[in-house]
Amino acid sequence: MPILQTRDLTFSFRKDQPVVRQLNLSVEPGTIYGFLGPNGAGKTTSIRLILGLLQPTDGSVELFGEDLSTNRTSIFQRTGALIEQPSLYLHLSGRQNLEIARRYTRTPASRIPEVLEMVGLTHAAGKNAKEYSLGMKQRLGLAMALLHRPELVILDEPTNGLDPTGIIEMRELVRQLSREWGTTIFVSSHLLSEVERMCTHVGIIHLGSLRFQGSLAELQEAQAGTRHLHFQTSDNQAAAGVLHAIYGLKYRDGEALTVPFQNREEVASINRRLVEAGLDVYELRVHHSDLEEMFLEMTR
Ligand SMILES: Nc1ncnc2c1ncn2[C@@H]1O[C@H](COP(=O)(O)OP(=O)(O)OP(=O)(O)O)[C@@H](O)[C@H]1O
Repeated sequence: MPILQTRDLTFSFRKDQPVVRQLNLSVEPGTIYGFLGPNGAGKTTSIRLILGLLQPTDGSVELFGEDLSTNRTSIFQRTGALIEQPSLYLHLSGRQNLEIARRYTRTPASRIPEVLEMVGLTHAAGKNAKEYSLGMKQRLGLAMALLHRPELVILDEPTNGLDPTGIIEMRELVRQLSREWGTTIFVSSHLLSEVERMCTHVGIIHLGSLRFQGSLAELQEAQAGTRHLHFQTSDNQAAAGVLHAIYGLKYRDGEALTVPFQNREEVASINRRLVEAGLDVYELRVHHSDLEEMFLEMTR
């Protein structure tokens, strides 16, 4: 049973202009689910709906098999979230911030060293939060969200604004949390490369609609068909003729030649055909489709 499931989840700020459209997200326990989409795709709005901070215009949200509209309290006892900047008392230490959060979540004091250890802040626990880097503040925010040992953690673009070290630390932390505590993680991002490095599953949202959902391997399979090879030869017209039968390639004056391909063996085979036809190959360039292009491929 999915730990998080949305059913035709729809939301409009303005009448008849949905920014989340019939979203059917399905997140299995134990996975790291990357919720991927460009800025403005509707990720934050979807997360706010999942956390009950906005009311759906239509559709529903189920967490742990229970409907969010009727079981909020029991659901949120099992869920942790980090959205936007964590609210911290900057003049208090990391440990004191956790102590305050611990009191209102009524978790035992023994959890504080555990969460500090998990987020790698044990050494800095006594320092005031104002001395923390952005990455450390972000990790302290996550530590607060972990105090009640949630089974599901929802993170909205946790690496936004972090420097490269901070990004790597946050990514490692997400993986460690999944590995060591078995926490299910739902994390949004606008970077395909980040999701590829961090997640086991992915849902791609564009203009409020889900365009793809599946495992990382399934995403890579879907992507394979959108990979292209660009090349330049001593005679592009002749090269197009050589590859026409296999790829239906047409020569257009002044345009680079481009063919879709599946794997590197195919790249080698294309090169061989061109050379055997007596052509000089000046350039062979693999063009990995970036997120925008992949969206286009998926929406066509
Ligand atoms: N309070 C609001 N009132 C009206 N429109 C809004 C409001 N908040 C967001 N939107 C619009 O809803 C759409 C989705 O925004 P959302 O913030 O969910 O996207 P996002 O994928 O999280 O992008 P980002 O990473 O930039 O926050 C955008 O077109 C945005 O302009």
